[in-house]
Amino acid sequence: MSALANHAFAKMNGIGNEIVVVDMRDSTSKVTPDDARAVASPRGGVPYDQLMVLQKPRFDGTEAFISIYNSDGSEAGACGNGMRCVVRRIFEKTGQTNATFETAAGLLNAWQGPAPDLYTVDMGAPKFGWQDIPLDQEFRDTRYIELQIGPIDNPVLHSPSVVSMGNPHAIFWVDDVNAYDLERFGPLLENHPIFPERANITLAHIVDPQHITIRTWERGAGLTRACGSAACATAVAAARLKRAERNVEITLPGGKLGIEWRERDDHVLMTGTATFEYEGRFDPALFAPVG
Ligand SMILES: N[C@H](CCC[C@H](N)C(=O)O)C(=O)O
Repeated sequence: MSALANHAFAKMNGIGNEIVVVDMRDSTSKVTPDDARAVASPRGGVPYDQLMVLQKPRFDGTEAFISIYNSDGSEAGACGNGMRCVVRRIFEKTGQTNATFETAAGLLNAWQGPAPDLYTVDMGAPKFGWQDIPLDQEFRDTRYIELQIGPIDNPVLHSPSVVSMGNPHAIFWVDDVNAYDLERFGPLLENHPIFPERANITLAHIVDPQHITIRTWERGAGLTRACGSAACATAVAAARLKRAERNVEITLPGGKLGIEWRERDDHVLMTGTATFEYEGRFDPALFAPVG
């Protein structure tokens, strides 16, 4: 029987990024990719973009080790919006105003933001090396890479910036993020052979040096209303190109995030809201073997 059968969960969202939080810190059981896919089932499940599973902390001073699943069962190293949801949940239960977590991408600090409904997550330092993203071939300069989609002499999208925020991101600079069929191009780019671990695909429009609008097709989850790590990756990529300041506001379909790429230590700080929707327990029938 799955460790998730009858287990309690919280359904939340980070500016429209659909998040399920499961606290398994008192258990040694593991969640499997099959479990994660079962939870996402439209029949009796809790459809989500990311499932955040809290497990026993491995280091003193950390609250939890967090495994992050996409709705297709794959694991992600980072999820900014999901982290704010986890942070809100923990702060509300314990009265804490800051905390440290561990994810597959390393340790991460979070704290109460500048207003009561805001949470800030330190997403760590971005990486730009082609092996870090990773790409399947050497690119010395990842501010723009040679990649295009559509007719060779008149590509629809081309020359993205690529960044790792603990997960792979490609950002295509456009004039209007709504002018493209991201549902059609997203899967092709996500699975392009240049990205051996696939990638999150973002369309970004720089409104002015302090404002950027984005829309993201997420690796393993598809079109979402918000992707926090994509907002971070976009802010950093725009600053690298000297097209934006290091402190910007990003508008996503589900809301706004403040992103600061801190000069002092290269870390990217993401600030935004996190919304609680409801609590429940997983229906054990979701995890019953089929056939
Ligand atoms: N929604 C998340 C990103 C999930 C990343 C995931 N799709 C992947 O890298 O596989 C965020 O707010 O950062």
